[in-house]
Amino acid sequence: MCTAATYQTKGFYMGRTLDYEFSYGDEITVTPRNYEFQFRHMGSVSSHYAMIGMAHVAGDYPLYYDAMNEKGLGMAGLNFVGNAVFQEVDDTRNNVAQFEFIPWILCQCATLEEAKKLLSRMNLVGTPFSPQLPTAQLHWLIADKTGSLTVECMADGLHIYDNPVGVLTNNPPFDKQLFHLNDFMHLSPKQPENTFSQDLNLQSYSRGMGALGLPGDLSSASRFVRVAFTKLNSRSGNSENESVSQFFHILGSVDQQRGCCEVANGKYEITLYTSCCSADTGIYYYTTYENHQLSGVNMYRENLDGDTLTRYPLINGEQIHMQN
Ligand SMILES: C[C@H](CCC(=O)NCCS(=O)(=O)O)[C@H]1CC[C@H]2[C@@H]3[C@H](O)C[C@@H]4C[C@H](O)CC[C@]4(C)[C@H]3C[C@H](O)[C@]12C
Repeated sequence: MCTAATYQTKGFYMGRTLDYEFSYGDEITVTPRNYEFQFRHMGSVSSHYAMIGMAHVAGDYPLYYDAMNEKGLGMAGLNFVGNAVFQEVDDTRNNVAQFEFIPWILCQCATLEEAKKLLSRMNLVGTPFSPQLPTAQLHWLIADKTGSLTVECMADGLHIYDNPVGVLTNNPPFDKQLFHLNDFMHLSPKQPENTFSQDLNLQSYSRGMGALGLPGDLSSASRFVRVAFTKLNSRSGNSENESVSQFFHILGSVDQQRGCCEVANGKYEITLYTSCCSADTGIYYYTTYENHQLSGVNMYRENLDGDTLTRYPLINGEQIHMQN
């Protein structure tokens, strides 16, 4: 399971949890403006917006899981297993392979509006990266400070939904996730009033009872509701540090601990990393399962006019700040 979310204070932030039972070998990867992207069906683009994000780099190619470009447009890919069906190559449209979807959008679009235009001409195809790295079944969140979109390619075609929540998890399809929120419209951060019956003397005996019924399990449908409630009721200061700190608390509401989600005998899905990218500062902040301290990579400290990738391996292992 995975969860992606946006957060708006004075700045714009976007990030995700990546939950899985193993790592593909992830690195924070900066792609500078002159790195040549060779698209499988669309030729090459050698001058474009720079981007930073989490990627598995295979043969010098950044296979991004989530990233943000220098204009503050972000994208994240999350599992959509059993529902993702990619399109056939169609010579009348822009054919983009699933593994190059993030660079395709982020290298050309400065805004969500521009992304919408590019999406209207796009065909998302299942061309695999390599026999060792076959096509992943994903759906995507695309966002900037003006809003969010969900992109889902299914047996009945490409769906592009406005996403008023700014949150994405996994199955079921996004329209069902959004509809499911109707079931929780009574939840509130305020203490509840007794509307059950005037004949009974019912009372709030604990703080937090306004959100009784918020699902607590790790299923993607429950995480969608939980992170939506947490995000939409979040309050924080406007500074970068206050916003980033709050963002990690929002995604902390769907953190996955080893042992609670068994995916095979003795194998457990865990939150391998949690990320938050800041549109204003170009910093990609992250924690890993083994390292709760925030680490960061600032894209503007790299030569963004270069043509080679810069890669930072994840810092793992707890960094404990001893005070005595
Ligand atoms: C496994 C990751 C998604 C995690 C997730 O959503 N878990 C939920 C589990 S469940 O459904 O709810 O069961 C996805 C997100 C991005 C994916 C990677 C990116 O798409 C980039 C390439 C794409 C290649 O086709 C396959 C390797 C790969 C390197 C992908 C491996 C894997 O599928 C990743 C890492």
